Amino acid sequence: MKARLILEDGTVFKGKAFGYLEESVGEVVFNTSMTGYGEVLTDPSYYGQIVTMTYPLIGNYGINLEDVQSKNVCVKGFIVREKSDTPNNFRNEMSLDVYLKQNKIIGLEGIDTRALTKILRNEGTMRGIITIDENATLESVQPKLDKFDNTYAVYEVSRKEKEYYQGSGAKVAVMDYGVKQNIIDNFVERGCDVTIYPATTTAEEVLNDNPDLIFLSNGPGDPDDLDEIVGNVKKMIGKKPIVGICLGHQILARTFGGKTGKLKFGHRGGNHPVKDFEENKVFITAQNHGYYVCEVPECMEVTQINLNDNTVEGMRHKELPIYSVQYHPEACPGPKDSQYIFDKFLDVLNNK
Ligand SMILES: NC(=O)CC[C@H](N)C(=O)O
Repeated sequence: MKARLILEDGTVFKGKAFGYLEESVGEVVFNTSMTGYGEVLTDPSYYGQIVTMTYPLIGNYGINLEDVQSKNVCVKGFIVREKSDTPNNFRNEMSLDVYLKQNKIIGLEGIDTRALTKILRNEGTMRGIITIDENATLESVQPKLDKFDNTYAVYEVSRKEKEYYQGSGAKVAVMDYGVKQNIIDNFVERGCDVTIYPATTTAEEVLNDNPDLIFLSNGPGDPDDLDEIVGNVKKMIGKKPIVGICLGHQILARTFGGKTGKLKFGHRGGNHPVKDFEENKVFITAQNHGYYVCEVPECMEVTQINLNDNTVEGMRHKELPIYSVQYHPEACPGPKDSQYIFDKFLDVLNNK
């Protein structure tokens, strides 16, 4: 079936729909990973976004449910140059098309994803709609684009109930703002006793459980929308060691009076070079963020930067056991080079 992507700048890309045939609005972003589309689709940080993959052939090894990063497909739409209809891999459970149908998410194929990416890179990410209405124009869809609002994304993707993974090691409280499964797995693999808390859980409730370490997770949306969560984290400061990834890192910056801003087109892919000053090494990292810490609080020092654009990628508190990274050490998709960060998280407990 014919379908089109209409961007808010008026550009129209005509292609073919796949997956679930219902129109969808979101912020259109691009990801440069060559593989790992199953992980991208299920990363809750993409909630509210229509993702286009820059790699031209997607779906060739099918979908394997062991790879998923959350229970649901989180993207609002998925755009590829060419989708594979004949996935071939011993781990393949179903095709991309069937997976999107099951999860009620529309796909668009057969458009010039390179041209689309150049528009997003030059003009910045913007809202868009994938629609099967052949008469749709920017004018006719404008009210739908205007209505799009991702303010409550964190609360929509967060677990509604606590979840527990027993372990014999450090007691880790994971604040679920949209946590990826491989983050949980990394703590569990290190023997941690993990409790995952819904985003609405109060600081008092978490502190009452007396964890050894509080982890602030990744998640969707604008960190500036999260005053309530920032207020909650403020109450945890000085009481327990705290570490964070991505949105968690941004929340920490705001907690200490720093500022976050929006990147023009974000960092999404599996090939971002990051320099870790503490290790004096460069690591190739997986990234997925549209916002960044533009003003580092005075009490924190910058431990890592992105070598593409020099933005902040890691911070450590000058006195308290508090440490965070902007990128994704758990990878999925992406290189696993920086999984040592999870060891650094646990080192925080020993004040290293
Ligand atoms: N992966 C994340 O946690 C993303 C954080 C935030 N939503 C951003 O886009 O910057």
